[in-house]
Amino acid sequence: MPAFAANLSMLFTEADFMDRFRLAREAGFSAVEYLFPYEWPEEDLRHELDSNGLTQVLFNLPPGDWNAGERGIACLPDRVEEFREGVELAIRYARALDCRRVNCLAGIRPDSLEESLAWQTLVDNVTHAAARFEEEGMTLCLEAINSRVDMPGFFLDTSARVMQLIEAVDADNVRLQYDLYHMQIMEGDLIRSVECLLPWIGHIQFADNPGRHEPGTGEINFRNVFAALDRLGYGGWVSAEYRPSHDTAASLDWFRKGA
Ligand SMILES: O=C(O)C(=O)[C@@H](O)CO
Ligand SMILES: [Mg+2]
Repeated sequence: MPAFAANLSMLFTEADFMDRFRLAREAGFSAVEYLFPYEWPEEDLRHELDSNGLTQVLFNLPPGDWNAGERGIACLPDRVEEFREGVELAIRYARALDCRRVNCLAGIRPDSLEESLAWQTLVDNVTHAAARFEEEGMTLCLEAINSRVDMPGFFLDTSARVMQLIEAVDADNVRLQYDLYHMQIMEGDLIRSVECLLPWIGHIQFADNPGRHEPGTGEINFRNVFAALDRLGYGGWVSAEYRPSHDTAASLDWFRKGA
């Protein structure tokens, strides 16, 4: 079975955020991720990781105003300074949490922004972030997110688009974050895609589709997908990023039984 991590922004939400680390450990996880660390002091997060023996595998760069609907600012030309400040803040947290991987959300392109300008801004921002991360021994992940259901207008919505960006940036520490849920919606053909893209995949996340719930609630054959990851020799983390259909404990059958 792959090495599984729990996404604390979606799992264990029955409890306050700081209590979710203990719940993840008690459920048998050795690693966690979550959307953003920035509203908590680094030392408090570090304490939860250490006292529960957990590894932090991923978080995201600051996304702009999340509550106002922003989903990253990397493609927005009038936010470059804010993006760069966010890179430095993420590095501070990554050092404190000993987290080697940070995801960059491309953002939603407003209709008024020309596609070529959004693209060039994204290339320049990712190039900058990758260079800073390289100095820190960190990997920059780029996630393709579905623009059909969850994030209409998201600028990077296919694996091909992310691969185009990885090629344009041409840095060794930039990788595709392959989320099985988003890719099932946009592309399907999951096992063959992972096989083709494997050398560029730096992180994997999953939820079933439709509904974005736990394995077994939808159409993805997780037993076969996880077996394929093993067969292909994928050595990275695979994070459970789903909304439990009832409560978290009842949603973890796939983990207890190995999908
Ligand atoms: O929505 C997802 O999928 C994620 O991985 C979040 O971290 C937003 O990027
Ligand atoms: Mg994801």
